[in-house]
Amino acid sequence: MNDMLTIAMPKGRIFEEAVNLMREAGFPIPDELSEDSRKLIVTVPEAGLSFFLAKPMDVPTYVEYGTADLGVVGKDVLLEEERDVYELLDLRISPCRISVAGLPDWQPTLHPRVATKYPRIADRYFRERGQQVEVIRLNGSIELAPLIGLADRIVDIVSTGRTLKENGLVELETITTVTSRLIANRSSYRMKSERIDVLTRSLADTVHQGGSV
Ligand SMILES: Nc1ncnc2c1ncn2[C@@H]1O[C@H](COP(=O)(O)OP(=O)(O)OP(=O)(O)O)[C@@H](O)[C@H]1O
Ligand SMILES: O=P(O)(O)OC[C@H]1O[C@H](OP(=O)(O)OP(=O)(O)O)[C@H](O)[C@@H]1O
Repeated sequence: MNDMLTIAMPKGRIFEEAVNLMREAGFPIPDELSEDSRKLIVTVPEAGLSFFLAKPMDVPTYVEYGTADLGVVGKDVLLEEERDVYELLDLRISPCRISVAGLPDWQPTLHPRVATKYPRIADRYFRERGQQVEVIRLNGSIELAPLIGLADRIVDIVSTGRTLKENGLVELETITTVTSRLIANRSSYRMKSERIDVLTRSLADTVHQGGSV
């Protein structure tokens, strides 16, 4: 089918909320598209839709390169990856924030070290404030870094605040709030604009009716 639309879905935390919201908006998502399954691509030929499962950080890459027409991804990933894609809609799901945190008794040093999974966001944030920091990229358990002396500060996702609290860390500044977004490939958006507009509008209506929140 020529006007098959391919949608990149993020595995993990966002997946279920995104699927629920999209189903509510009328997307025919089969049960086969599930995190319990090992199947990565699920196609619904009669609806002209194909879905695939990707790591959240990779969703904008698939969309920029046109291997997916649409994608669902956190704003944190969009800010970090800086991919050339259109952001069509705030889906208002999976809310959290990106914050600077650290030990409460930390004394400022000349070139503090900042550990994070989001090196670009951290770098930009401190540069805009004229603060010289050394950013150290980690892949997870970021809260460990100040506890064991790897870094003075962290830049990480905060949701309930439980991880910070249980590790004796305090949230110092919020860099930005985060929700998941619907994104589109630039040329798909031109070539398949009618279908994409219809899908985006039905999702927008569901979001504004408070769907899945
Ligand atoms: N408490 C939270 N921690 C991390 N991400 C959250 C949280 N709450 C919502 N999110 C959203 O979920 C996305 C991350 O999902 P998830 O943790 O499943 O993926 P991941 O970062 O690739 O995880 P991992 O590397 O542990 O597999 C983020 O991009 C963010 O938009
Ligand atoms: O404020 P909270 O509700 O505690 O959530 C925030 C925590 O959740 C995420 O970690 P995740 O569980 O993805 O593990 P990771 O550290 O291995 O990335 C994030 O990096 C924080 O550590």
